[in-house]
Amino acid sequence: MADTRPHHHVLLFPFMSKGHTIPILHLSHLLLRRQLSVTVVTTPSNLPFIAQSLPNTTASILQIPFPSKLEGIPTGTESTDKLPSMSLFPQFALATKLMQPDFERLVDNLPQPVDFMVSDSFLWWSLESANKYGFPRLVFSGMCNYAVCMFRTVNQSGVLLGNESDDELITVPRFPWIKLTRNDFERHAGDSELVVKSITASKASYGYVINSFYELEPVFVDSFNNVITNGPKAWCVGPLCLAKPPTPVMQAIRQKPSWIQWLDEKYEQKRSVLFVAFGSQARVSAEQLKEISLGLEKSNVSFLWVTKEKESELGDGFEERNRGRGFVVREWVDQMEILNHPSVGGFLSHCGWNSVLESVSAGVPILAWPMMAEQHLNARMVVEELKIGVRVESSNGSVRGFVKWEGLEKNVRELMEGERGEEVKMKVKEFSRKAREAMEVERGSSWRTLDLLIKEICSKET
Ligand SMILES: O=c1ccn([C@@H]2O[C@H](COP(=O)(O)OP(=O)(O)O[C@H]3O[C@H](CO)[C@@H](O)[C@H](O)[C@H]3O)[C@@H](O)[C@H]2O)c(=O)[nH]1
Repeated sequence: MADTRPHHHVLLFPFMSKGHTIPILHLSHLLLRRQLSVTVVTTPSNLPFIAQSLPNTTASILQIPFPSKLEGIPTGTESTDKLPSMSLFPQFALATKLMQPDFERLVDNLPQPVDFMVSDSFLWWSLESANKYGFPRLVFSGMCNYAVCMFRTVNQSGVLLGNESDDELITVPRFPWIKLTRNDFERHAGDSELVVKSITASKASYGYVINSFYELEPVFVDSFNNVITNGPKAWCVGPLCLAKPPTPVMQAIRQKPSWIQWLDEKYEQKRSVLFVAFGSQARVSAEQLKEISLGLEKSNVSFLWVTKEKESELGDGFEERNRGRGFVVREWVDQMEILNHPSVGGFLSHCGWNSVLESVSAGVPILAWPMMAEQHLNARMVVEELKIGVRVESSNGSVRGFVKWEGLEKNVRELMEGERGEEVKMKVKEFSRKAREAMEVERGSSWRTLDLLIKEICSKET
């Protein structure tokens, strides 16, 4: 067991985006179980979500204001899922630098000294504060080892800087069995300042806390830790979604949400349900939404679709025509609860890393439809490396191409009813078992890695 003297104090500073905050909140449960004191720093609008996710714990949640009067960003927008357009993401993340004086005042006034901090890679400037106050900073980027290795290798080798087309497959040096295209990488000119700042600060930090487990991607964990000599180490402590404490009794006997009742009905009818959700920030064009509705409708498969879009965006009469077979939810759901429901047999996902890990943990195969950020790499990992999913095919063959309903219908059937679907289902069940083993108290690889990390970092003189 780690040295868990009660005075050890961890500062957690998640980025203001659900996909980045949720895993850090799960991490806080693991730290609290080891008797460490935990302080989470956030902004006023994000505080209720965090407080709700950490009920009945001793974690302190402290707030500092989010910068106001930012160009292009509506006042009161403190989370990336509320941004009017994802093109404002770099601006939003860069503006967090303005929080530094308030952050440092907060650190000045903490009742207990900080032993170490875990802060998001997009809060690059928090390293400067950590150095000033003399505590180590660990980075949380939310990405898997595979994606980090691909970014590093492709950047260092310049392999995608040639004359090839955006969709030409190029062999990745060091990993000759992997082929990627330029379209597997996001290209936003405005991103570069943020990316450079984040990477530079990450490389100068104590280490990386990675939401993954060794047995899922051993080659890439080893590569992460060996390729850059003396670079900060990757500590795999996940899947963090399995760190959630047991549901309190009062909540367990709560009225089930309508979509869980519907899934119960499907279970009784022995219908396998496709869960459809694209995370907290992906935006799907109006034209593409219509093809999704049509593809789902024609596939004849039962589906549960979580979306923010109005009925008119999905196609008039869509919900009425599919009543009984399909269910559309427009609220925040407990995605883990859905994925773990016995009637769910597949997940049409944008491959945000949390969604991938949640699906792996629940043993649900994935129909991969990446949309932005590092999701194209995650999709390649899911389909080509882990073989736990099938890829949605676009009409022009490009990984960023438009998907027509005919292709989607075919892929949905392939996953839910086809031979390939059976194969990937067996494989994901294997990884699900390994994921649970990795998180086993005192014995699992991720559990022991976190113990080692705490022991190492808390015994160091800074
Ligand atoms: O109604 C909802 C909607 C979402 N979630 C949860 O929200 C998280 C969403 O995370 P993810 O699946 O990773 O998607 P994004 O929100 O899109 O995540 C961003 O952050 C990830 C982690 O860095 C990246 O992998 C993605 O590319 C990036 O878009 C997951 O834990 C979901 O379970 C819910 O619980 N209920």
